[in-house]
Amino acid sequence: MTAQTIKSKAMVAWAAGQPLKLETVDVAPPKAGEVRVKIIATGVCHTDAFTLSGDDPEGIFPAILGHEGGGIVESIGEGVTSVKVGDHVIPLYTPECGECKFCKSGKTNLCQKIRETQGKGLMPDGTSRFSINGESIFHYMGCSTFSEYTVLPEISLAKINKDAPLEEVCLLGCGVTTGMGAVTNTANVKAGDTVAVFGLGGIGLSAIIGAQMAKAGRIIAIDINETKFDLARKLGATDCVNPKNFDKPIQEVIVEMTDGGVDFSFECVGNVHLMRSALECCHKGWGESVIIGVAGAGQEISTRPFQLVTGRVWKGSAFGGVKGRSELPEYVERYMAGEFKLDDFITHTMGLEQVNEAFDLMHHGKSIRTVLHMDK
Ligand SMILES: NC(=O)c1ccc[n+]([C@@H]2O[C@H](COP(=O)([O-])OP(=O)(O)OC[C@H]3O[C@@H](n4cnc5c(N)ncnc54)[C@H](O)[C@@H]3O)[C@@H](O)[C@H]2O)c1
Ligand SMILES: [Zn+2]
Ligand SMILES: [Zn+2]
Repeated sequence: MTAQTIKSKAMVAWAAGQPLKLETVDVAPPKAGEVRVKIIATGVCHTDAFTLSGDDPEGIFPAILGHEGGGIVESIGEGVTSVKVGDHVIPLYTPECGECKFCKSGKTNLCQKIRETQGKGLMPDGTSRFSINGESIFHYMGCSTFSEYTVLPEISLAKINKDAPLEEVCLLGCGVTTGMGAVTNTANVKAGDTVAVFGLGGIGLSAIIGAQMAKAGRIIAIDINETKFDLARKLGATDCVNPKNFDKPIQEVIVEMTDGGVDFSFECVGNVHLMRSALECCHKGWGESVIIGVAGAGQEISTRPFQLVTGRVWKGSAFGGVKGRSELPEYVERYMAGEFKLDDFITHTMGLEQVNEAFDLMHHGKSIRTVLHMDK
């Protein structure tokens, strides 16, 4: 039987800076190479808030935001072979086609196959599957998980173990994988290394888990909100530092604390001044700083070139360098095997309709991750 258009509740972002609004959206059936997914749960990431704020150059409205989901395949389009109805999946904002120059390089997870249309809020054929009374609504990051039903290209789905609780492993769709992957893939932290993590939201705390699993010797957690320190310590931070408690730049404080600087630092905030601090707290000769945070449109980073001449390295990481289809299912297995926990991150659970509350909690520093359950 061919799939029909279905009605779906969704929280729609009509314009930048406006609260999301509950709507009933028409979700068209998946076209060739596409899959319609029933979302079970979705995390709320700072990147959603960033796009909603209007600071994101790629932010297009009206759109259905959300990119940290877990769901079940509801129907498949023509030619889809890698997933079937009933499979459990995690949507990927970084797809993996396996055939583009980027995928074939073996050097990056940044598949470019559908980059152009995804950036425009459209499916690969240049159209949207979402509409309200015939008016088209844009997709977001190729995922749009703030909707009961969504449509994704087949190459944007990681098929995962059906036993994994989607209400928890949805966090592997962005935050947790991003932080852990940046530590293990992008930086390759080794036993005994000294690590500094700037910003203790979902991303930074996941970087701490990654550093702890890599057996880093010292893990310095930095945030201006000290309520984050307890969890940071629980996850493995050895030192917690609030830059506001010092009357000198935080990089100087860390260089002094570590006899010359850290082996690796991670910027998990999206603040260009902090990115500089993160670079400059690295050890001369070998220290590497990884930028994970997303800065506002038009902002630039700066440092004295001598910082790099003398051996510090500046890098960046998207989705932790993880190739979604071939590597993400393994993260789910590692979670299932008890290698790391996700419930520590989930400070709040609520229904989809309450997503604006979830943004408020995030902006007030009261949540790590809120997970929205579609059936709540
Ligand atoms: N590169 C990627 O693939 C990727 C993926 C997901 C998120 N991100 C980005 O990562 C960043 C963090 O996301 P999140 O969901 O963890 O956000 P979050 O809002 O939950 O956490 C940010 C933390 O930074 C702290 N902070 C703010 N200003 C600070 C300062 N000046 N010094 C120290 N700490 C400060 C806040 O108190 C908070 O604890 C965002 O910019 C987000 O867009 C990047
Ligand atoms: Zn995210
Ligand atoms: Zn590709």
